[in-house]
Amino acid sequence: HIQGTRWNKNVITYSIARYTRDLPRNTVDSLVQSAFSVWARASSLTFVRSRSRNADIVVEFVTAAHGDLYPFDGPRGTLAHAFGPGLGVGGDTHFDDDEHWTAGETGFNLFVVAAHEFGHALGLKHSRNPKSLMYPTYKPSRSANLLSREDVANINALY
Ligand SMILES: COc1ccc(S(=O)(=O)[C@H](CC(=O)O)C(F)F)cc1
Ligand SMILES: [Zn+2]
Ligand SMILES: [Zn+2]
Repeated sequence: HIQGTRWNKNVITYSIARYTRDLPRNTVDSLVQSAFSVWARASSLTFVRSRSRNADIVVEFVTAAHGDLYPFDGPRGTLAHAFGPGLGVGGDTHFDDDEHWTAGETGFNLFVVAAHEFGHALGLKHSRNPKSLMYPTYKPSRSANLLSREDVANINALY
């Protein structure tokens, strides 16, 4: 992915351009907002929702080939991806809508996956610590405090 190192501002805008039919829109809105607030609480970053596709981070649910070089793969496998910080596609976060997105323990939990992806959208790489949110494999049962000490240290080393 096009990896910038970091955003050069502390107020980062996001918009939700396309939704999944797995969940009500306002549920998607609140899970996305909660996933951003995980990072906001651990850092000096602020996330502001905008209605424009010119937001820094454009969030959308898409399937298969969807206009970038990283087509999704149907159910399971890749769940989502995010571009690192930068102009244009930088920061944009795509969720594979061939997955079953949920707010609970079944399917794939949108809050957990989004929080991980937004880590990438902020410039974080994967962690080798299984306790970290930035560990590369999905685990449904995560406690409320999603971030490990390592995640908090890494976001604060960057911003
Ligand atoms: C905990 O959050 C995630 C774990 C694993 C994934 S993933 O299996 O889609 C991963 C993509 C990623 O690490 O962002 C894989 F390489 F495709 C996404 C979110
Ligand atoms: Zn994509
Ligand atoms: Zn990842």
